[in-house]
Amino acid sequence: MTPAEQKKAAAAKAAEYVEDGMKLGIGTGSTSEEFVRVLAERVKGGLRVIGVPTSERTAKLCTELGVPLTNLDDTPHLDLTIDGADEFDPALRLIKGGGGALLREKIVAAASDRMIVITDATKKVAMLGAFPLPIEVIPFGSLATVRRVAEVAKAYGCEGKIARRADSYGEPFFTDSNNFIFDCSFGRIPDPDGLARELNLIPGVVETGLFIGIATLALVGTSSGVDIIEPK
Ligand SMILES: O=C[C@H](O)[C@H](O)[C@H](O)COP(=O)(O)O
Repeated sequence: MTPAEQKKAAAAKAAEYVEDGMKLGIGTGSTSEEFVRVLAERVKGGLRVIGVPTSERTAKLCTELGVPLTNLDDTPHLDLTIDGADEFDPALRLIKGGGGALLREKIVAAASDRMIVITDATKKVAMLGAFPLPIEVIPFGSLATVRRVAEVAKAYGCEGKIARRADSYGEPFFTDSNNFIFDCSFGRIPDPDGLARELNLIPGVVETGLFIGIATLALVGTSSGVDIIEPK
């Protein structure tokens, strides 16, 4: 299977974990969009679920396809979140935020009893960090914040280019919460737990794309099927 087919296969498998009456967190990105398509078919067939989308983009697709939506104010406790990832390691620690949705994704996953990650096989790594780590930062004083990010990262063995994300016109990219994203090309992150903890203490850092201890299962499309991976 190609990576695109692997994403579809993982998304289809994830739909098997959805039960009637569930309150769902619904992720962002190309793999999550495949999941929304499968979920919408099941909803057409009579499945009753309600979802909290993790981005405006996902909300739009769910609305177009007829997946009923709510929000965390009305539904603060969810049964299950299904979302993609940019990288995962054997402990199911993740890098997320390639699509800029990391903040809402983490809030929604944290409000859920379980989080199932759906990916293609290319996302599996022995050590996180080949994918640039997205960090969401308040625009006010962002360069001062990022200077501190670089210092903290260095103390955790991480160095590399840190670049403010731009949109396709070269203008600053703004998240759904109107913040900047800085992508940190560290190459390797030897201590993701420590780095995540310390980065979150920096004033101006809203959230990082490191998801630690959140994912409970990964469904990974491979060349021959879907691997079911539990955290080691
Ligand atoms: O902000 C975006 C999300 O974290 C996505 O879940 C992540 O980037 C994976 O996206 P895709 O499924 O398109 O590879």
